[in-house]
Amino acid sequence: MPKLNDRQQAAVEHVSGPLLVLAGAGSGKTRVITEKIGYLIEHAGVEPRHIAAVTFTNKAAREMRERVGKRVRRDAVGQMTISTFHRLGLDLLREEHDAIGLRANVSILDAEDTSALIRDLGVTEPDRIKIALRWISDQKQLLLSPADTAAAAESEADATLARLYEQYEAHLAAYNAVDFDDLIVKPTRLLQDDESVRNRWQRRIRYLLVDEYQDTNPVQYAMMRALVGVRARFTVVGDDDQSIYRFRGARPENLADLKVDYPELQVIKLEQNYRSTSRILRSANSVIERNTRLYEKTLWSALGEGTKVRVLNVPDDTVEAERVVSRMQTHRIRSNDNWSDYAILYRSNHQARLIEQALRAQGIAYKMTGGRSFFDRAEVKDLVAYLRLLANPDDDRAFLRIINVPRRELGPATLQRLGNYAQERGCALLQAAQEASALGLISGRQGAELARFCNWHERQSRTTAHMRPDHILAEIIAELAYRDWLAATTPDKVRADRKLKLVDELMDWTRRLAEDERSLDDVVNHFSLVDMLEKQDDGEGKDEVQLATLHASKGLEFPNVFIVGMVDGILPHENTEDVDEERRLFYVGITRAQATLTLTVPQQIKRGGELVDVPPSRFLQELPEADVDWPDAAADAAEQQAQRQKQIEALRARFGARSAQNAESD
Ligand SMILES: Nc1ncnc2c1ncn2[C@@H]1O[C@H](COP(=O)(O)OP(=O)(O)OP(=O)(O)O)[C@@H](O)[C@H]1O
Ligand SMILES: [Mg+2]
Repeated sequence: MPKLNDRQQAAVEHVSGPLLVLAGAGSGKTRVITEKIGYLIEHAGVEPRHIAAVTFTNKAAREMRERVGKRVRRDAVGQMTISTFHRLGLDLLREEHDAIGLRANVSILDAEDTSALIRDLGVTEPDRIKIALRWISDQKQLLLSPADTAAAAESEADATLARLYEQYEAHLAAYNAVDFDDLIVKPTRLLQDDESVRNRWQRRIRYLLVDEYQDTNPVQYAMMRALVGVRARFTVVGDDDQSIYRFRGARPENLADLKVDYPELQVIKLEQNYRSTSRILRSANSVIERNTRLYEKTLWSALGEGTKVRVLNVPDDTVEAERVVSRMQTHRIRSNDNWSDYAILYRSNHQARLIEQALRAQGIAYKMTGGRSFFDRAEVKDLVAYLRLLANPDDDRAFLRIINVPRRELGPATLQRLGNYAQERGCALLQAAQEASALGLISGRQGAELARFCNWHERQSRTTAHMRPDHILAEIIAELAYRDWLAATTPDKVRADRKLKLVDELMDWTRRLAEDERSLDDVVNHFSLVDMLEKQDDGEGKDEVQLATLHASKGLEFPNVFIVGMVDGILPHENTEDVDEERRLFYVGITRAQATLTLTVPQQIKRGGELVDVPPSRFLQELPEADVDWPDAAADAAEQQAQRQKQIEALRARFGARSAQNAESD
C-alpha cells in the first residue's frame, strides 16, 4: 500500500477529539478510516473491542473488515465492531432487549411483512398501505411514539393514522418483532433515556468511525451522539457532493451542523484524488460545479490525462444493452482486463433487465447490487420463514407465510379461527395451533395437517439448539420434500430450474455463515439485514461484471465504467423535484471510474411495449467539451452495421450446428 499523504496522516493521528474529514470522491477518505483503525490499536492504545466503525452497506462493511484484516493482528478484527448502523442497532437491541421490552430472539420484519400487517389492520388499498407505512416510518424517524402522535393529531385523518400506528406497534410487540426503522430508533431512544445503558455503551465504544457520513439521517446521528457522549472521540468522513439519500432523511447540511454541536471539531480537507484520470475528474468537477454547494472542492489527480469520456448515441435501449456488452468484450480483449474490472451503472433497477439479457446472451458472468433481491424471491422467503419460526415461535408473519407452503389445505376459515383463538388467549399463532390441535378443536384433514405441522416444529425445535444452521435448513428442505414440491408445482422447466438454483444458493450461503460459527438466530438476522440496503451480494471475488444502481455504487471503484440511460426522465429522474440531488447521483457515477468512462444515450426507450422518443440528459451539456469524445454518427452507423453482421453470423452458426445435429440423429 502506498504511503498516506500528509493530510491523510494528520487525520489518522488526530485521536483526542472529534474529527471531520471532508473531501471529494476518491480522495482516500475510506482509506483514512481503515488506516486509522490500525493506528488506534497500534499507537493510541485503544483495544480492538472498544473500536466501532460504521459504514453504509454490509458490502462496504465486509470490504472494510477485509482491508483492516490485512493491517492489524488476526484476532483484533473479530473483536471490533465493523458494521452498518442497522447492524450496530441490532447488536444493541439484542443485548438490551430486556430494557427495550422485548424477549430474546427478536424477529425483523421486512417490507412485505409490514405491508401484510397493515393490510391485516384493515387498510386494503396498496397505495394507502404505502402511505400508512411511510407515515409510520416518518414518525419513528422523528422519535415520536404512537401516544405522541395521537396527542399531536390535528385532524381526523391524523388521529386515524395515529391509531393505526398504535395497533401496528402492538402487533410488532406481540410477535416479538421489529421493523427496519426500529433497529435504529429503539436503541437510540434507549440510549437517550437510560443512563446506565448509555454509560455501559459509551464505555464499550471508546472510538467511533463513520464512513459516508453525508448520508446519515437524523436518528442515526442521534444514535451516534448518544454513543460518543461528551468525550466525543470520533472520526466521520464524508462528501456533501455525494449526499444521495435525501429521501431517507439525509441532508448534505449534516456536515455543517456537526460544527455547531461540536465546536471543538477539527476539519481536514483532502484534495488529491487517487482514483481517476484527470479527464474523468474534470468531467466530474464540471458537472458538480452547477450545484449550489456547501463546500467548494477542487480535486486534482496525478494519474495523467487518460482517455476521453466517451458518449455514445444508440437508437434504443435494447441496442444500448447490446452495444455496451460488445464494447466491453472488445475492450477487454485489447486491454487484458478482467470482467470484474467493468461496472455498468443505471439510475433505476428496471433498467438492468435488458443488460442482464445482453450479458446472458454472450455468456458473460455478472453480479448485481441493489437489484431485485435474492431475498425477495418467494422460494427464499419461504425457507427463511421456516428458519424464522424456529428461531422465534412468536413470529406470526413467518407462520402465516409457511403454513400453506407446501400446500396443507388449511383454508382461510381455519386460519381465521386460529387467529381468533390466538387473540383470545393472547398467544402467538403457532401456540394457538399447538393448543387447538391438542384439544382437537380443528377436526378432519385440516386438524391432522395442523397437528403434523406442530409436531414438526416441536421436534425440530428440540434439536435446533445443538445443530448447525445449514444442517437445520437441509433437514427442513428434505422433510418438506421442498425440491420435489417446487418441481411439481412449476410446470415451466426453466423456471423450475431457476427456483431450484435459488434453493442451492440459499443453502450455500447458510453454510458459509455456519462455517463462521453463526447461530440460527444470527443467520436469520443476517438474512434480514443483508436484504435491506444492498441486495444480492455473494459471489465476492469472482470474475464478474458488476451491475449496480447509481445509489448502490457509492464508495466503489472500477477501472471501466458504463453509465446507461443518459436521458432526461431517467437521469435526472422524471419524478424528481430535486435536480441537484440527481446531479450528485451522476457525480457519484462518474467518480467510480478509474480509467475509462462511457455514457450511453438511447434516442428511444421502450415504455409499455412501445418505443418512445426521449431527449438526451441535460447533464451531458455540463461535461467539459475538451474531455469528451462526442458521438460520431458515421462511426456509430458502421459499428451498428458490424454488430448486426455479427448477430447474423451467430444465428447462422447456431442454425448450422442444429441442422448438422439433426442430420446426425436422423
Ligand atoms: N495516499 C494514497 N496513495 C495512493 N493511493 C491512495 C492513497 N489514498 C487512497 N488511495 C487509493 O485511492 C482510491 C480511493 O480511495 P478511497 O476509496 O479511500 O476514497 P474515498 O474518498 O473513500 O472515495 P469515495 O468518496 O468514492 O468513497 C483507493 O483505491 C485507495 O486505495
Ligand atoms: Mg469511500
